[in-house]
Amino acid sequence: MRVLKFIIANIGPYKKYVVGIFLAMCLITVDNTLKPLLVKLFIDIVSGAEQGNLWVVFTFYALLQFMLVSVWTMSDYCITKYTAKFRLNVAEHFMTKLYEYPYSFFQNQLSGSLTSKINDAFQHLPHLIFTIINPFMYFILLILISLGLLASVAPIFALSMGAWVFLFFVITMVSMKKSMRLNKEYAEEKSKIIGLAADYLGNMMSVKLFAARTFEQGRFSKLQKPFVDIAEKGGFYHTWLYGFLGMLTSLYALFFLAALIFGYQKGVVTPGDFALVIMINFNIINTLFQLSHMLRDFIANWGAVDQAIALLETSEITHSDKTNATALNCRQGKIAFDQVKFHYKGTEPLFENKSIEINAGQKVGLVGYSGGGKSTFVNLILRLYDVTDGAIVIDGQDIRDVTQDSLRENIAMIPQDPSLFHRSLMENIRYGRADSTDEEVIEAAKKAHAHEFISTLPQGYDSLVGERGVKLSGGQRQRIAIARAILKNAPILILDEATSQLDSVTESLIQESLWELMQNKTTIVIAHRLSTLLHMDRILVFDKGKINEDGTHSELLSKAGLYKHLWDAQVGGFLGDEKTEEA
Ligand SMILES: Nc1ncnc2c1ncn2[C@@H]1O[C@H](COP(=O)(O)OP(=O)(O)OP(=O)(O)O)[C@@H](O)[C@H]1O
Repeated sequence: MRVLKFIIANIGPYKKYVVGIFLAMCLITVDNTLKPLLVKLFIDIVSGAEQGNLWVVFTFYALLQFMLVSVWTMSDYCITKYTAKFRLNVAEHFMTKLYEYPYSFFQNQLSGSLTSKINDAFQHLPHLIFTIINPFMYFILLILISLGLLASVAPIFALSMGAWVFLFFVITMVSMKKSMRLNKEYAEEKSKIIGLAADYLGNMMSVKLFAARTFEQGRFSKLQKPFVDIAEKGGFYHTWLYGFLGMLTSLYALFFLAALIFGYQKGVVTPGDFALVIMINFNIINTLFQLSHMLRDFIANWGAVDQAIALLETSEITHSDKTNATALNCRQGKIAFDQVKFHYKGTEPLFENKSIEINAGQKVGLVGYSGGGKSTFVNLILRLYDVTDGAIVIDGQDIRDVTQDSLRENIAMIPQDPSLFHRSLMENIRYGRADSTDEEVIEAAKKAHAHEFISTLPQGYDSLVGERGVKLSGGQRQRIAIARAILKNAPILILDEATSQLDSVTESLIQESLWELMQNKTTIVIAHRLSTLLHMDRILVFDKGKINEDGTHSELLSKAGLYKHLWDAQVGGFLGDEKTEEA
């Protein structure tokens, strides 16, 4: 039922076209059912069974013919008018709705599989509406008018056709439930295959590096069996169903023909009646057969659309904005964790009763072993995940009480491995602030030392960067992300290994711009290269979700704890004397 609900909720602006198609269909049906009546009149007049003027009948026939052409044109016009716009509406609806989903939802889904589902809705929904209006409505009207016409010849004809259509309808309805289930399963398996293909293509570099084609083929083969099984199960089910219905239809047609011959021999059926009943019967049988096959497509489309729309009803939404959420008023940028507990779904607790304050304008470095919880700490501030208990408060406002858009508008984040859109560099940088001018974008790029490499590209700022920015080096992508953050100029700044992929010379050049950017901002810097944190006001040392040490660089060195241990390892391992002296 959710498919119908979705259609009703979204068809609003296109109602007039749908009504247009519906009216056209009614007229086409009237035309198709009245023509056999005119043919009967022709035959009865020609054979002398009835008196009448052939030209009067001809005029009616001609009128019907012109009406038919006009309404087909009207129907085509309405279909063209609504299909593309409705499709866009559907895609937009999905994109808007999915934006509200938590970040964890996208971590658990293959983007290819999601795209496949959206594509199903995009492709099939207009067809679905068309099928409901066109063949189904056509069939209902056809049956009603035909029953009336048959009753005018002999009530028994109308009765037997009514009984047969009823039987056909019952069998179809009974089989539909199973059919829908099979088609839903088929659509689900199909989306897994497309998801896998997208994952494979998206990771082509790893596949090649590990010469893993055979391994990937193995994974693909594992999905083949369930896919083929369900496809065959559905296919054979319909084959038997249509075979059975075909047999019933043939019996019915033969019964009618025999009854007509019998009536004609008895003199109760005129030649015109004979033609009328045969034409109506052919009409109904043809339509029913087309309909039963269309029903199969209809059910397949329905299944695909249903599982796409199921996406919109997933129960995973755990942190959409509260109805009374206000915009974050970030006056100073003070961040406080108040008794925060957090664990990822199905994993051990990472943070337990974490309470910590980061004052407005403070520059805080986060260090610690890999997996210690540094990224999780900033992801919680960004509300990519909700805390399990406790609260995160920015300038006195619980971040669950403010809109997520306003929260993230006040935070500029430079991630470790920024992913870019397959759009021009200009557009990618402008993502930091949509209303910035070209000059402002270029200015930000200069500060991020991205301008140097951008100006050497043949198309400069108009160059496209490939999917997720694959045509740029890691360091170049980082510089674009830094330019975005410079442009955004938000009161809270988070750098997650923001310069880890840059060479030392470029890094030291950028440090100046970053330092400038950090002024008067609350800044959190995650870094494994501890030398980048020397000038932080404070350093938090993470170990298995706990903050074990908290202090300035020199305070922590004097403690001889984990920080000192990390520093010594790094100074001994990677840094030269120069850095040690600097420390
Ligand atoms: N989406 C997730 N689902 C489940 N567990 C996760 C998820 N993201 C991270 N974790 C786990 O949470 C723990 C902390 O990870 P986190 O990324 O915060 O560490 P980190 O200190 O930033 O590590 P690194 O320095 O390597 O970036 C790790 O054990 C990690 O496996």
